[in-house]
Amino acid sequence: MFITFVFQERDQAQLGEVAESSAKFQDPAAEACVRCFLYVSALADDDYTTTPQAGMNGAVLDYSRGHVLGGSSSTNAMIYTRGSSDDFDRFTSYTGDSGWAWKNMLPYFLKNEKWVPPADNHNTVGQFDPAVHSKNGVTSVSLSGYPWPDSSKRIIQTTKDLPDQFPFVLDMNAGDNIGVGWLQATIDDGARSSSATSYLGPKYISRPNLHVLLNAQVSRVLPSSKSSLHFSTVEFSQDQIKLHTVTAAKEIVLFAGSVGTPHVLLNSGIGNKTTLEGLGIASVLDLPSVGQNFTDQPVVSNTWMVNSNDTFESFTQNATAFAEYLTQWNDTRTGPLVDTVATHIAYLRLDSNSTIFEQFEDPSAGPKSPHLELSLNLPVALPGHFFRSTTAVVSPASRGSITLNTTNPSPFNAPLIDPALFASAFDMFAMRAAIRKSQQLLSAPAFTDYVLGPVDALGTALASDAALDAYIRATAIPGSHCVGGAAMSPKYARWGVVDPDLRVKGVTGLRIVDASVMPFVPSAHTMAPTYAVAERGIDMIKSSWA
Ligand SMILES: Cc1cc2nc3c(=O)[nH]c(=O)nc-3n(C[C@H](O)[C@H](O)[C@H](O)COP(=O)(O)OP(=O)(O)OC[C@H]3O[C@@H](n4cnc5c(N)ncnc54)[C@H](O)[C@@H]3O)c2cc1C
Repeated sequence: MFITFVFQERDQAQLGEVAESSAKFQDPAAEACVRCFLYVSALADDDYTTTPQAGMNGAVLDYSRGHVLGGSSSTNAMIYTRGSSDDFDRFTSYTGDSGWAWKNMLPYFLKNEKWVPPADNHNTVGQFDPAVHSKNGVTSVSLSGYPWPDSSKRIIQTTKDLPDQFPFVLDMNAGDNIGVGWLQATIDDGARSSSATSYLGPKYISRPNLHVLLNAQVSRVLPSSKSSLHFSTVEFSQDQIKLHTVTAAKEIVLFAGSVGTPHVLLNSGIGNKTTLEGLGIASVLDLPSVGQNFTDQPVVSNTWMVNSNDTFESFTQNATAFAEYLTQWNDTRTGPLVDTVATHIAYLRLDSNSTIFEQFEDPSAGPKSPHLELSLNLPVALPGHFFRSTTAVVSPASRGSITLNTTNPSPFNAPLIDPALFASAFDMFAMRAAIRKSQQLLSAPAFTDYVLGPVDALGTALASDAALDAYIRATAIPGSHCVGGAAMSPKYARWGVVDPDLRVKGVTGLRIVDASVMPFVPSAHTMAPTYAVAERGIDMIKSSWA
């Protein structure tokens, strides 16, 4: 979602919203989850690319962000992970605000979540911990409704055969996510649950005090006068030519996401004074941290050929089977299209004796925070049958930036997005370990006679560290789990972008409530942490104006 501005009218708090929707997203089958992610999401994406990535042989990579009502929650892979208690406790030790600690954030996760049965209504005992979930929120969360029995049973068996390497975790959303567990996803009755279907769903969208403006791009936020540091006006355009303004009686809340929020701030003259003035932008507030500390999780897809027909490729590579499954999905909301693209996740830590810790301080938040993630059982766009493990460095040490386009810093030009993938050698070490862990998992007894061997480049890459590095540099992509470009810091700290109450430092009338405020990326996919940040942000806004 784009920008929200809160204002007061006849003693009633009004929430207005400037948002955008893409007509391209109106595919009749877009709600079928797997299909939606595989085929439709790209159509509703911003056309962003990264700057040349030094850690990736100079490659310029696609950088995915949802450009549609609901933002990236409408285009993402729907994987529901909260992160570890250490991740949120670190927010507290970093900012000095105990409200960000896990025990105080858990109620916000629960306020957001509506736990629902999986599409196939199977018995879920032993697949999650009901004690850490809520049925009363707005974002639906469920377990897999089509859990690919052949590979799933082998994954779970491996947690029994090799518990030291791959311990079973009953629920990776209980605060300690280390281990291998069943994937939870924002899916309800086989269809995506996003912020567009939940917070902007039928129950709320017709509220008289909520206005959603489609196809509108915010260019700047403006102070109430030239000499003022009180922000009250949002400038936007629906055709990138004619500018409009709206004025907030109370405060502006910016939630344009980890790329959009720093971009709007910089366009507004909030950022590094010297750099902005060098681009011809009048500095309103010298806040050098804007756009810095941008953090993402690098991802590599690793594929093994398998001896089974019970895989995603049974329909992703077969148009007839796909059409049949789509009819099944339309008629009964059952079959493989009810799910997202993985069935399990392994969250693992590097060995504490690992040599890398002689050179690098551990970038993870603590012993309950993994360094590595293996998303297991993803589809592959090749003829044949495969097992894919998508590996990610979930506690990366690299830091990148969002800056303005130096040749033409127009608000309507994309910013320079630099996730700085593998800028730190720690991340390369961790990615190597994650890929080797995947190979170890697939060499477990439960996979005997199932795995035929790694596909193409992976086979040779596994032979040496140097070959693996080359494979990683040639194939990694940004994980789209970016945070940090408008990071929180302690109140009164001169660094950082927002105070722990999410108000922009040094000004009044402007708050940020999105993923960009997180100072560290949680060891997780970032949607659930963003929902929890937003729920706390809502409480902060309400209590400010009560
Ligand atoms: C392809 C992809 C897959 C992902 N998969 C997962 C997953 O499976 N699980 C998970 O937990 N997380 C996933 N994520 C990450 C997750 O979706 C994000 O962390 C989360 O959506 C962040 O929320 P946000 O509100 O900060 O930003 P966003 O959801 O990106 O929303 C920002 C919105 O603001 C709009 N905007 C930007 N600039 C402007 C402007 N100037 N004016 C008006 N509007 C503007 C954007 O178009 C967008 O609609 C994925 C992300 C992507 C892109």
